[in-house]
Amino acid sequence: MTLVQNTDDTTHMTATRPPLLDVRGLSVTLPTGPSDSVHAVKDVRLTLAVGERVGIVGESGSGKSVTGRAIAGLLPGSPRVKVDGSIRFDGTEMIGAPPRTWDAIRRSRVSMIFQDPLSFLNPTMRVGRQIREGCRRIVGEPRGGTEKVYHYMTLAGLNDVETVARKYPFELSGGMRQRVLIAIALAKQPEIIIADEPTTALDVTVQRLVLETLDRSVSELGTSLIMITHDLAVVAKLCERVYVMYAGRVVEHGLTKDVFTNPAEDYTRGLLRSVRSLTDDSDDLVGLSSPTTGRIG
Ligand SMILES: Nc1ncnc2c1ncn2[C@@H]1O[C@H](COP(=O)(O)OP(=O)(O)OP(=O)(O)O)[C@@H](O)[C@H]1O
Repeated sequence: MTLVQNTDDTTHMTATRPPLLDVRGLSVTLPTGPSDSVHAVKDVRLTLAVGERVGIVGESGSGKSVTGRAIAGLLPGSPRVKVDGSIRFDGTEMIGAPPRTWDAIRRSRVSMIFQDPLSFLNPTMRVGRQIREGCRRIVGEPRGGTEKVYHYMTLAGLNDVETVARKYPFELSGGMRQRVLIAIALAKQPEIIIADEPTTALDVTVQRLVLETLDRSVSELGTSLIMITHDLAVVAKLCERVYVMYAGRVVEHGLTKDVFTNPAEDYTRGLLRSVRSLTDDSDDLVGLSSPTTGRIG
């Protein structure tokens, strides 16, 4: 297999508008033992325009999550974690930026939604308060009034918001906890949401509902989305462009419909074949109706 990195990643951008996020030559090495490390991400190039949705797909261990966490500044804080290359938000270089610059980005510009809401939510705090604390500070406005909290809960597809806001995370179902996480992510009014396997832990029907909610809410707010997933059908449904990762590298990227209908790389063809062997009839992934039938890895 040839590992091809397309260096001209500008086809989706207009000449006048630079990307909101511009990642170049991203490389991440993580310690795996006292004297061992793994080069998890290698020379990754990725861009995201305002309001755009891109998917990152690839088999387990290909570097999808580490790429997402690097972009969100959420890699483990150890001097043995090495991040090189360039991550620019709106032109501001983040690699090597001081912690307060990263804090500002995470507070109001980038939200991350994880697979396991329980590891993110505070078990001892009612969910309404957690959403209120996530609300973006806007000068001259109260931080997170009750109405605002209910607004984001509703946007995230939660019903009976007054009751749910008073619950603790353990009192909610997995699907509701994931919606609370989406509400917290939206409450920051971020420019970018990075969703890392946001529905993997949920059952099939709830997966679909949560994905529809995410789809609708980011559309309503004009938020850009990076969807990290094993599930090619989710990307086919939600994302205009897709990056395919293998062994830490982007091996192929482009418009989702082009990559999925006419892949340039053997690796991508293999991924698509593995999905088709799981689905009965489809040789047209873009046409898959269920977002839960295209898993790989
Ligand atoms: N905190 C960590 N410390 C050490 N190594 C890590 C850490 N997180 C990930 N890795 C390693 O980095 C590589 C890329 O992992 P990553 O989680 O990004 O893969 P992935 O494509 O997201 O896989 P999955 O789909 O299974 O989540 C793997 O070799 C993994 O074992």
